[in-house]
Amino acid sequence: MSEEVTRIHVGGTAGTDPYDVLVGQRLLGELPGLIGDRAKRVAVIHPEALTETGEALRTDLAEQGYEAIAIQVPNAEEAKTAEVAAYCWKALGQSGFTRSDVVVGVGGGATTDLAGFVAATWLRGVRWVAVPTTVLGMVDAAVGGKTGINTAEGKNLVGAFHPPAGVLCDLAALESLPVHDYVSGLAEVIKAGFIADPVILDLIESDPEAARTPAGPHTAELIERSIRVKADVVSADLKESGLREILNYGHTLGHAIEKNERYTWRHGAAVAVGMHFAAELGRLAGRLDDATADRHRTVLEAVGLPLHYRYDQWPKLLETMKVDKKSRGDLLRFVVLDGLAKPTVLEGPDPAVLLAAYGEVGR
Ligand SMILES: NC(=O)c1ccc[n+]([C@@H]2O[C@H](COP(=O)([O-])OP(=O)(O)OC[C@H]3O[C@@H](n4cnc5c(N)ncnc54)[C@H](O)[C@@H]3O)[C@@H](O)[C@H]2O)c1
Ligand SMILES: O=C(O)C(=O)C[C@@H](O)[C@H](O)[C@H](O)COP(=O)(O)O
Ligand SMILES: [Zn+2]
Repeated sequence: MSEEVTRIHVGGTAGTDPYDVLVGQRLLGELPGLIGDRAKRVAVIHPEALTETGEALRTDLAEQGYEAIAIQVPNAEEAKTAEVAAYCWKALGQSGFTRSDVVVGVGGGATTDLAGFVAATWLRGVRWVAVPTTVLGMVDAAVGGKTGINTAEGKNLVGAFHPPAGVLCDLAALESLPVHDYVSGLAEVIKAGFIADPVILDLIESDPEAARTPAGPHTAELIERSIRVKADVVSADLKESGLREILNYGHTLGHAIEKNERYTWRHGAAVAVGMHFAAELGRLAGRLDDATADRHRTVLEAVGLPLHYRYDQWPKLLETMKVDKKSRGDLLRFVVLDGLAKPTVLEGPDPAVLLAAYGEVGR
């Protein structure tokens, strides 16, 4: 066992197995234990940016006796397509991958979403392990079993709930992450602060500049606190029948912006704008106090996340939001706050209130 490893438990619900999220340094020694001795083959799915890491992992696993293949996929959202999933299926088919074999997804949230989806769909579901290498991947994407790909019509429209067998968050991986990507992940950290754990906000506000780098004094605590928020929620409601919707705070508008930008924006940046919108919506709907709504602007801005998007795009964004996964029939539904750490769902808001909230966001 590696030193100073934090282990966060995710309970098994809906007939799935429980698993742990490990946070620390040099955790890859844990991988064979998670892969298990029933597996003969392992497929390491990694993005182009992590070619060396993917190859090193493949070599390690081969040395341990597995038939290991590396499957390189494009960086970021370009990997979350049906074509790339089909490319991975082909690689699994050609290597004779069976139900006892294991997929390892190494990379950011886009890669682990894809790798988990490939694992969920291959032979109707094989075991997979997530090795997230971005802040966002560690605190959110790799935990909770939502896997999937995008289509031209919308974000994550095709997918499956398929929890990993384990999640290894090696904090050393964050050192090579470009600052733009590091900061994008802070949007989900800040989300966890607003919906459940305000200490996260206090820690970031105490030194926002330091929060932007892996060398900051609170890095491990911010990551662990955010993972605990996610782990608690998905342990109670894996399949999003209720509580899990709170994790979608800021995502209704965020996903519409991502689609409008043809998935060229980082997810975290879009979610930051979406949280600003959700805060204004909560305020204008009479739910959220001014101070908490204003705090969204100050904390997001302090770490360098965007608050605004194009005003003239509102009609298109509204159309996309109508088919958000939280919508039911013609009923638009948004996660808003009744107060700090008091998330709730606002159903069918008055269109004038929606437009007024966007009036604060649009430029
Ligand atoms: N499944 C979920 O519950 C869930 C939760 C939140 C977000 N997501 C998804 O996660 C995705 C966003 O993830 P992300 O922010 O990690 O972005 P990303 O996966 O697109 O990664 C950003 C970039 O960093 C590169 N990269 C990754 N790790 C690196 C490292 N250590 N060093 C250098 N470069 C590295 C990637 O190749 C990519 O180019 C979105 O698709 C979003 O929908 C899923
Ligand atoms: O885990 C969840 O549930 C979330 O909503 C977390 C989000 O941060 C994440 O972006 C998720 O992929 C969004 O899911 P979707 O169902 O709205 O596509
Ligand atoms: Zn998200």
